[in-house]
Amino acid sequence: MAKTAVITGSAQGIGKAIATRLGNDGFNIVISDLQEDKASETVQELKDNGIEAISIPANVSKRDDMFQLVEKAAEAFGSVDVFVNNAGVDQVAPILEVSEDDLNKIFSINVNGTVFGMQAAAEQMKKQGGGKIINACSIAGHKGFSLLGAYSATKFAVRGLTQVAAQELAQDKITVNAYCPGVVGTSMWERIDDKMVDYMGLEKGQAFEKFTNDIALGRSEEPEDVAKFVSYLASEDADYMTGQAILIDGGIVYN
Ligand SMILES: NC(=O)C1=CN([C@@H]2O[C@H](COP(=O)(O)OP(=O)(O)OC[C@H]3O[C@@H](n4cnc5c(N)ncnc54)[C@H](O)[C@@H]3O)[C@@H](O)[C@H]2O)C=CC1
Ligand SMILES: CC(=O)C(C)=O
Repeated sequence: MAKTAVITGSAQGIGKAIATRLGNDGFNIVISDLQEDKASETVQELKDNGIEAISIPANVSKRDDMFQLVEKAAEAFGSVDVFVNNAGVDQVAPILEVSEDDLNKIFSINVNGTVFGMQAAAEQMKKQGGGKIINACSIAGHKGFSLLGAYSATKFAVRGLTQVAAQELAQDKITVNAYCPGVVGTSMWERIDDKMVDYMGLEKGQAFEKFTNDIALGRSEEPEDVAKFVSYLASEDADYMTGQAILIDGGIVYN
């Protein structure tokens, strides 16, 4: 029987590339996102390419949504073998200007959402005798970048949560790892660039260019570059790996 992968925030961007890659690897795919229409379009694209896929809308910042997502996915396909906590949002501002609402919003999605996703996935995976949880971190979870303070705090939190969950869930044969991309030209970076250039007094596109100039491999990252690595994390080749938050950034941060 084919294994099943659930990917949050997968209507577009990195999540969509992960869903496409895992679908091509032979997984049944559950697309989950707040953007229901876009999610349905993504499902149709996957199906047109011979991938078994459905959409189950969910808001990662709501714990009940995450439990219902896993329950419905398991009902539809019989199991949840891989759960990718990919959904995330950005926030650009100097630390001295970050508001209480800004902090609550970004933590509710990037941190609470990751916790709720891991809780829901682990409950199902324990019943099945194991599984793989994969979290979205970032270069900003390894290094602080100016104007990304709140975002960076959430991604350092994801790294910590990945390490703790890996230890707590190992006895249930559940591995927990994270991917840490660099500068990927999705809608997230369009938003980051728009806000950064205002703060930095630059022209549109120049913040993205400035970050890209620091990449050793000389180009920005494609969502598919991330998806290839997640394909490995989701595979049996990664069975002996847990608690890791691995940089896949073309050479920006070294550690
Ligand atoms: N784009 C980049 O350069 C990098 C992105 N990342 C991380 O990768 C992940 C994906 O990022 P991108 O594809 O670039 O972003 P994106 O903004 O293109 O896509 C994010 C998706 O998440 C969905 N989403 C947002 N809030 C949600 C919620 N509460 N519940 C369910 N879905 C929600 C959005 O509707 C969207 O479809 C994020 O966790 C991000 O922090 C990490 C490093 C670099
Ligand atoms: C969006 C993101 O994680 C960075 C630092 O590029």
